[in-house]
Amino acid sequence: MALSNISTLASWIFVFIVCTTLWYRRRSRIPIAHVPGPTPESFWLGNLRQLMREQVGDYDLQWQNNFGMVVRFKAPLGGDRLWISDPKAIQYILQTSRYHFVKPYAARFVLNTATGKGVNGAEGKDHYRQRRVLLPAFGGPESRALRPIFRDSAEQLVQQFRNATVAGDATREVDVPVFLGRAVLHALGRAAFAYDFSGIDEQPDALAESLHNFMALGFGLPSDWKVFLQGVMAYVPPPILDLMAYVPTSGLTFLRRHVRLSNDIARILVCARAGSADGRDALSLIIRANASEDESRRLTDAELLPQLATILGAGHETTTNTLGWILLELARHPDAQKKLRDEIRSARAEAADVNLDTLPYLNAVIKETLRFDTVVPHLFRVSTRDDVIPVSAPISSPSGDSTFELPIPKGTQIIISDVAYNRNKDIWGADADVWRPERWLEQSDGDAGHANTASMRTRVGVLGNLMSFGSGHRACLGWRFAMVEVQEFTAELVAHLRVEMTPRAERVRRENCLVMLPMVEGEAAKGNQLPLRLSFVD
Ligand code: HEM
Repeated sequence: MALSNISTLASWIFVFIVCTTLWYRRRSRIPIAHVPGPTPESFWLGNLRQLMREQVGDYDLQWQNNFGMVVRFKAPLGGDRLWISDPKAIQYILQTSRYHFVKPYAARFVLNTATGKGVNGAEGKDHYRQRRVLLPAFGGPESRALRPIFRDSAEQLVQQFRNATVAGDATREVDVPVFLGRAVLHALGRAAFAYDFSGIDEQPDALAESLHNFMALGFGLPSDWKVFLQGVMAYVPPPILDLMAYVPTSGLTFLRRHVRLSNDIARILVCARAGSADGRDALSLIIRANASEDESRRLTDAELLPQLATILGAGHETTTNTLGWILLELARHPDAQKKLRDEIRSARAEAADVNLDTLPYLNAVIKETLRFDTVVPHLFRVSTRDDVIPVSAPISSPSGDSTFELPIPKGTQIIISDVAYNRNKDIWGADADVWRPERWLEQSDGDAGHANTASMRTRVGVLGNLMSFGSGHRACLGWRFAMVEVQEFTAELVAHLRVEMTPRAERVRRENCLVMLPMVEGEAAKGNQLPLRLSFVD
């Protein structure tokens, strides 16, 4: 059969499967059509384009204001989905129900293709077992022990900035993510794997090269066609999705090469530790934790290697961009920047080795940026059974009564909006839309929430009740590691450098590339950019 006939046949089979699945779902549904929500943009795209293409948070905050914390929106081809920022519902979905709400298969397909079959894409017993082996490597003491590595990488980064600025004027516009990305990779490589992804100031090696702009190239600014495809992937049965992994598109070929490169390095690193994994890096700790006699508590070789790509995928752009947003907020708020610099410098004047956990304003700035600039804006889940979700604020039932429970059918696709939760005025106060670190210093319990009802005080996140690191049995594995790293980098940068806005920085947009990246309006083709003016204060 000619190639064109095969692809026509494949397209028809695809359309048939999607239509049959949609028809079956409509017939067997517990209705959620009564849940209020926005009008779809079109039958083909529903409301999905608004969440994926517009600036992060624009539609989330609009929906939260107009319809509340539980919203029904349309997927491509008219399917109903839920969008949730309600703390009680989030707690139920991510903590109480555990594996009854899983990552949708399409999301796992993307994760497995992008990073290999590591903990991020695993589910159920496999996920539980993998996480149990990995967790001890990312505890509080283990992460704090890595401080000298992060500090050293931060010092090298400052030196890089010094070279970049002194080479021209004393004050120069610098595209910050290029430098931050390399430095964070350098630190991550040494702290997590005792591996040097080439020096910060050297040519990046192949894997470092492939990580540069990974999220922007892979997931940024999708065309309408890509939005449509991502929407209907939810209707495609898993075996057919698995076959798609072999389709030779440029995007998938890039991802496959990336996973191959990282698995090659992982193989070398694991072999090098055979018999003597006594380092303090995360990989050595994982290998030691994986030495259990009981096979049911171990990772297989096929599971161990992809953890490198998983940790790089989960830990690199999230941390790089959190640091980028911190610098942008400090450039926008010079008074806060000065206050932070004063705090760091006076602590350093008193002690050579400052415990950064004890600097209140530094930690307030970091938490406030994690809240205000939520780098992972959405989490994706699907219900594996008919269920009833509890909610904090009453919603209408199909009969029109007010209720605190929302019945949903098995297979309901849900987007949890971390970005809307982190800006909810009922939780964070009337000024939730303002970046104000002081809010964290006004509460004695370490939270900045001004929740006005008991149900809004529901505990969800792992840090300060934020949703920035997710929640429950899939919450960010590396959050303590990330916090130590962000503390060390922020302290070192702010102690030495003044950051100021530039005309191009005023045009920075918050683009949704699964991770929220800064891009300059009109220059999206250049990917992640944050052009700030840097000058030295020492
Ligand atoms: C500021 C930086 C970071 C942010 C904002 C962040 C955020 C998140 C979020 C929101 C999730 C939950 C995803 C979900 O539930 O679907 C997650 C998962 C994860 N993160 Fe992070 N992360 C950061 C840094 C890191 C670092 C540095 C590492 C490793 C060194 C890491 C490793 C992971 C892993 C392995 C998972 C998957 C956990 C699982 O599925 O059980 N993250 N992260």
